Amino acid sequence: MLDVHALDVHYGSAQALKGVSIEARAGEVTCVLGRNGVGKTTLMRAITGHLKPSGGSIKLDGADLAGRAPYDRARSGIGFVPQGREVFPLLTVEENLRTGLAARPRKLERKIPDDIFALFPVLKSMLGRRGGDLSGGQQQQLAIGRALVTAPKLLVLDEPTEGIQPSIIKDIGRVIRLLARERGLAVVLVEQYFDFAQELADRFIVLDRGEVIAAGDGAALDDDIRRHLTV
Ligand SMILES: Nc1ncnc2c1ncn2[C@@H]1O[C@H](COP(=O)(O)OP(=O)(O)OP(=O)(O)O)[C@@H](O)[C@H]1O
Repeated sequence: MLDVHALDVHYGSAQALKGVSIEARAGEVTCVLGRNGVGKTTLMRAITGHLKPSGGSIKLDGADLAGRAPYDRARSGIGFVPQGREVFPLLTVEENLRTGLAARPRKLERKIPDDIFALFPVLKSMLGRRGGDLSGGQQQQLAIGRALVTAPKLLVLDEPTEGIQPSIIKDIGRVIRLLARERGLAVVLVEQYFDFAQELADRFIVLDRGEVIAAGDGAALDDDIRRHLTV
């Protein structure tokens, strides 16, 4: 599904990613782990088209995404839940969800699909509330719901558990698992919360100073890696 190969990204003369490769397969959760500032968000923003790489390639189902704008990538099936959620605070929940409609494939109805409310019932009861009046956890659910409105085949989530209370983290974990296992989405999940990643990961990579320093199956996410992330 997603194939990132030997990706380099620079901010001016500083190199934030050095030859990073990662694959994400349909029906699987691929976790990107690493401490603060190692390049996780940079990698996500390169995949979604918000940052231009200086080398390497990003392919979705074999098609090279080079030069394609974020909206075009959204149209091609990349759903993005950015770090910090980026919910529109003055728009209502419904209006926030509707912003995803423009990127929905043409063959699908231009309507917020009901299954989003089955995944996140709280959104249904808050349709008329402003995004900015929701709790952090509710905003995170809204951000995921908004990405799902675009009917993605690849869902990219950047630290969805950041600053969220445990009961909502559980709900979000359940939804991520369901999206991968039952709906066959490829999920790329950036996480600093090790236990959450360990529970969900089919595969993982660990970044350090812009490079992949470990990669493997979810089963290989062990205490050595946990220690590496915390020290
Ligand atoms: N817009 C920018 N201009 C210059 N340097 C940047 C910019 N954004 C990030 N960086 C630098 O690039 C490196 C990687 O940052 P990035 O945000 O990708 O890390 P991260 O792993 O996502 O961190 P966090 O967990 O804190 O979100 C850091 O050294 C950061 O200071």
